[in-house]
Amino acid sequence: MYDLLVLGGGPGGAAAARRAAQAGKSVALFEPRSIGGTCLNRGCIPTKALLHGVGPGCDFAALAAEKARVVDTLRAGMERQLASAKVTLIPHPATVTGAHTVAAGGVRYEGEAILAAVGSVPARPPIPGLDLPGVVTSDELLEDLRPRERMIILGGGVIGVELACVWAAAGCRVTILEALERILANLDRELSQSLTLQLKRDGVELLTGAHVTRISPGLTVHFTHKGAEQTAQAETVLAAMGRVPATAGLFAGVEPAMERGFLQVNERFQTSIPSLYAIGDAIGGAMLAHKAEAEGCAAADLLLGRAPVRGVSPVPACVYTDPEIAQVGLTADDCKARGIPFAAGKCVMGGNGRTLIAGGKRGFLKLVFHAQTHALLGACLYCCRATDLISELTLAVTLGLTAEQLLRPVRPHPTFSEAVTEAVEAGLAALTR
Ligand SMILES: Cc1cc2nc3c(=O)[nH]c(=O)nc-3n(C[C@H](O)[C@H](O)[C@H](O)COP(=O)(O)OP(=O)(O)OC[C@H]3O[C@@H](n4cnc5c(N)ncnc54)[C@H](O)[C@@H]3O)c2cc1C
Ligand SMILES: NC(=O)c1ccc[n+]([C@@H]2O[C@H](COP(=O)([O-])OP(=O)(O)OC[C@H]3O[C@@H](n4cnc5c(N)ncnc54)[C@H](O)[C@@H]3O)[C@@H](O)[C@H]2O)c1
Repeated sequence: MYDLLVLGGGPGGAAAARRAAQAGKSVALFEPRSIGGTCLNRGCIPTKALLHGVGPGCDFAALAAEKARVVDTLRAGMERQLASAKVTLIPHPATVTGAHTVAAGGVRYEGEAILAAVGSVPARPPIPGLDLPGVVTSDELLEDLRPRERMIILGGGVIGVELACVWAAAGCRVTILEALERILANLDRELSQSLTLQLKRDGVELLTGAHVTRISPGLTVHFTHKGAEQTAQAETVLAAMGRVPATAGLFAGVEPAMERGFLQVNERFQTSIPSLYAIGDAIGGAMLAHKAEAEGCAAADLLLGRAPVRGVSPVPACVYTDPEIAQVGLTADDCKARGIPFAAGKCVMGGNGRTLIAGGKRGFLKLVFHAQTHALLGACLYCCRATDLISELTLAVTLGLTAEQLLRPVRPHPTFSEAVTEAVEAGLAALTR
C-alpha cells in the first residue's frame, strides 16, 4: 500500500509527487508518456523555444534541435528530482478502479490517497473534415517543424495567436479564423484589440465572427463570415479550438462527480470520493502550468495534513507575443460588471527609456485600484517583458497592497518596471481626484 498514487507526470502531478515524497511519504507516479506532461513536451516550453528562435528564413532543423535540447535538459532535471525524492515511476496509463485502487500495466496498486493530475488534450469539435491529412493540432504541429507557405488556424485563443506568430515570423501566410467577435476573448478587451492590430501589421490575416462549417480534401476550409459563405485553402490547418480534460476512460467501477469531463473538487482538491483528489487542467479553470503546479503543491500539503504554504490564486495569464501580454486579477470591465468602485491608472510605454532603447513596440500598463481601499485589484500589460513584470503586480494583488504601498519601493532606472511607478501615480491621481 502506497501513501499516494499520482496519475500524470505533468507540472501538477510531478510537483505533488515530489513534495509528498520529500516529506517521507511513499509515492507512485503513473506516466505513460514523458515526464513534464503537456507543458514540457508539447506546450509551454516547445512553443516558447520556437518563439525565441524563429525569424525570416530561419533554419527549421536547427530550431527543432534547439527545442529538443531545451526540452531534454529540463526533462532530465525533473527525472533526477523525482528519483532523488524516491518517487516510484510507473510508465503505464492508470485506471482508477476503486476509492483506493488503481490498475496500470496489468498490476493493481493500492494507495491511501489517489491524485488525478491527468491534464488535458486538444478539443476536436465535430467539424466534418477535421480528420483529413494536413489538419493538425498543436501536438502534431510541434512534432513536424518545417517551413510552410500557407496555414489556416482555427481558433484565435492563446495557442492560435502564439503559433500564428511563429509561422508568420518565418514567412508563412497565416489566416486565423475565430468564431467570437475578438481574439483572446478571455482577456481584457484593449489587450486583444492591441494584439489584433499588431498581428495585422505582422501580416497575419484575422477573421473574427468566422464560423467553420467543414473542411474538404485539398484542405479547403469552408466558413461563414459576415453572413457570406467563404472558403480558404492551405497546406496546413491547425485546429486550436480549446482543450478538454483527459478523463475519458479514466474510471472503471467508480464515478466521481464530473462536469463536461472536468473533475469536480472542493477547496481541498477532494472529489466526491474523499480519498480521490484532482488538480490542474483536469479540474478546469485556467489551463495553465503554473496553476497546475501551485495546485499540486497545495494538494500535497493538504494530504500531508499541513496548511499549504503556496497559494493558488490569483493566477496570472501570459501570452508570449511581441509585445508580450500579461494579466492578473480584475479588469475595469470586471469591476463594472460586479459593481466594484474603482479607479484606473495607465502608463503608455512610449516614454519608457528602456522600451525605446530596446526598440520595443507601442505598449501600455494598466492598473485597477479599489476606489475606497486603494488596494490593487488587477493589472493588464502589453509591453516588453510583460510576462516578467506581472509577478510584481501579482504579488501586490495577492497581498492586497495599496497604491500608496506600491509607490514605496525605488525602481531602478532605466527599466521596464519604472512604468509601474508611473501607472500607480496615475492611478493615485485618479483615486484622489
Ligand atoms: C501549445 C501549448 C502551449 C502552452 N503554453 C503554456 C504556457 O506558455 N504557459 C502555461 O502556463 N501553460 C501553457 N500551456 C498549458 C499547460 O501546458 C497546461 O496547463 C499544463 O501542462 C497542465 O498541467 P497538468 O499537470 O494539469 O497536465 P498535463 O501537463 O497535461 O499532464 C498530464 C499528464 O498526465 C498523463 N496522463 C493522462 N492520462 C493518464 C492516465 N490515465 N494515467 C497516467 N497518466 C496519465 C499525460 O500523459 C500527461 O503527461 C500550453 C499548452 C499547450 C497545448
Ligand atoms: N501562454 C500561455 O499561457 C498558453 C499558451 C498556449 C496555450 N495555453 C493554454 O492552453 C489552453 C488551450 O489553448 P487554446 O488556444 O486551444 O484554447 P482557448 O480556449 O484559449 O481558445 C480557443 C479559441 O477557439 C475559438 N473556437 C472554438 N471553436 C471554434 C470554431 N469552431 N471555429 C473558430 N474558432 C473556434 C474559441 O472561441 C477560442 O477563442 C488554454 O486554456 C490556454 O490557457 C496557454
